[in-house]
Amino acid sequence: MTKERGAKGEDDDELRWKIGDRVYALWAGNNCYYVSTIAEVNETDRTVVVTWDDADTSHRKVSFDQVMRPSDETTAWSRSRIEKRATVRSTKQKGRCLFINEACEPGQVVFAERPLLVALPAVAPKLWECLQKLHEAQPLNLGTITFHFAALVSVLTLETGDIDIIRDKYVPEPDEEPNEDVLRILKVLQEADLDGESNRIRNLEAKNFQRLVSAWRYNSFGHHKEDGLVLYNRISMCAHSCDPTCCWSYGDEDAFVLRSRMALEKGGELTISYLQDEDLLKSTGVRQQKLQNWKFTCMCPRCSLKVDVGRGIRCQRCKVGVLYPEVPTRGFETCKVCGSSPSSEDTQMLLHMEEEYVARVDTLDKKDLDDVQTVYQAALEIFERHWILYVMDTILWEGQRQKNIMVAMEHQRRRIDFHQHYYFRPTFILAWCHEELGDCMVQQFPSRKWHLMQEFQRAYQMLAILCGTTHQYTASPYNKLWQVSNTNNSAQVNASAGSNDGETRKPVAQASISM
Ligand SMILES: C[S@@+](CC[C@H](N)C(=O)[O-])C[C@H]1O[C@@H](n2cnc3c(N)ncnc32)[C@H](O)[C@@H]1O
Repeated sequence: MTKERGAKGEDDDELRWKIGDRVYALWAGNNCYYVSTIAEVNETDRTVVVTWDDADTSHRKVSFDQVMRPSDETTAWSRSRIEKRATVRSTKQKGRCLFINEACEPGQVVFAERPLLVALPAVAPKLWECLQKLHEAQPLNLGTITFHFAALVSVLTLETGDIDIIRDKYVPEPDEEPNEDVLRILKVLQEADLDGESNRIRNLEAKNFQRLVSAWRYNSFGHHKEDGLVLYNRISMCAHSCDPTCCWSYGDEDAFVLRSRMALEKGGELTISYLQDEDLLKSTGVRQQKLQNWKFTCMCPRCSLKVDVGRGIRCQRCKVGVLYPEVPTRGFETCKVCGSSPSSEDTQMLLHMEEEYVARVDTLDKKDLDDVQTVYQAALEIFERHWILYVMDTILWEGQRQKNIMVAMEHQRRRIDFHQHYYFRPTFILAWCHEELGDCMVQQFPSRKWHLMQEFQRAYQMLAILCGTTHQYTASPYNKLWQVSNTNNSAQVNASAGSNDGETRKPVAQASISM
């Protein structure tokens, strides 16, 4: 973390601190930045005395170059600033998409957008309760009340201009007739006692309601803390990719902080993943199937690859080579070791066996580790570098972690290998795999300092890209890295230092560590 990144203004070289300024200051106890208030300014020796927010009384004197303004990385940007950064353009295949107006480094904030609306139960509690009762009496077809609730909250709380913005969001069928749930809800709400919440709803036309429900369904995000939804304006123009150019995290007041996951060139497309990280490690077919929720066939670069290298099958002849299926032909590549390729009969048999294993893995009971182990062992006879092995490695890593750490570590290594083979980009999964492996190494091999540092360093670098250096997630491996590099006995490293669990003092950023 350099001074410039979090400091006052990007073109403001000379920092002028004054008493009462809220700042991030470096606490010499662990080299991390914490929130504090300036209590004294000493221009002569260029230091300040700070009051830490948690009232800690140590290391209060901090030099100017170790103080920074709270970062604007987590605060929503103005609309005009976002518009300078990103442009919406219509494309033939994906409709409106988002493009970057200037080059970006990996991890750089592309923009941070405030929500158009956050639809949480507390915004309209009576309405929420009413919909819940209705859903309990007869479940809504969408399986949740959140979309209908959010549509109604939009009508209740937003001005016409903002409602029009929501109506303009992507829906598969803009002229869709109101379905039975929409009609049922409107009927019930006509008679419901909703206090001040009812007037606007009584005038709502069924077709308009349907359109708003669909707009929320296809464009919103689940709230990260509560049972509710959030909708953003610019972000909802972002297309999906199974190799997304961007990643995101939540900032202050539910701001959507969009970061570049890789170096972006001016004019490049901004994409995010509509799928969770773990689904990005599944086969093209499974990803495509999941994306049917948004009713489109993904045309991203990964989905367009002819060979799916996440579905490796061991060559049945030489047992050494790995064969990958060619997606369009449903045949297999030639073995790179013995040069054979399965006959069409064998191909059918292998594909059928694969389908059966996928179904079996889907129904595994995570608690029944013996059964998982048996399926895993049998699958290893047939598959190699296959996503179902990754799924079982994950179950076995989690299940064995408290029981047999050495076995667990082996599964964790296999998870990392597969992730790097199939999808080698920073993801939260990969970062945490490294951090967790580092935690195990601390217990098992505390003297392998180089190895511990490598695991924590990788986790730290990836998380810095994914959610920035001021994020709590990033502070966790950083703290461990700092402790390993500053202690002779790595066994003293506190595995939970800086992590979310139970720590009250949360660092906001870190100083760089020289390796
Ligand atoms: C949240 S909207 C994105 C904005 C939308 N393109 C628009 O014009 O308003 C999601 C829709 O965009 C399209 N889309 C997004 N990513 C796509 C992709 N990778 N391949 C094909 N269509 C995609 C699909 O129609 C999808 O349902």
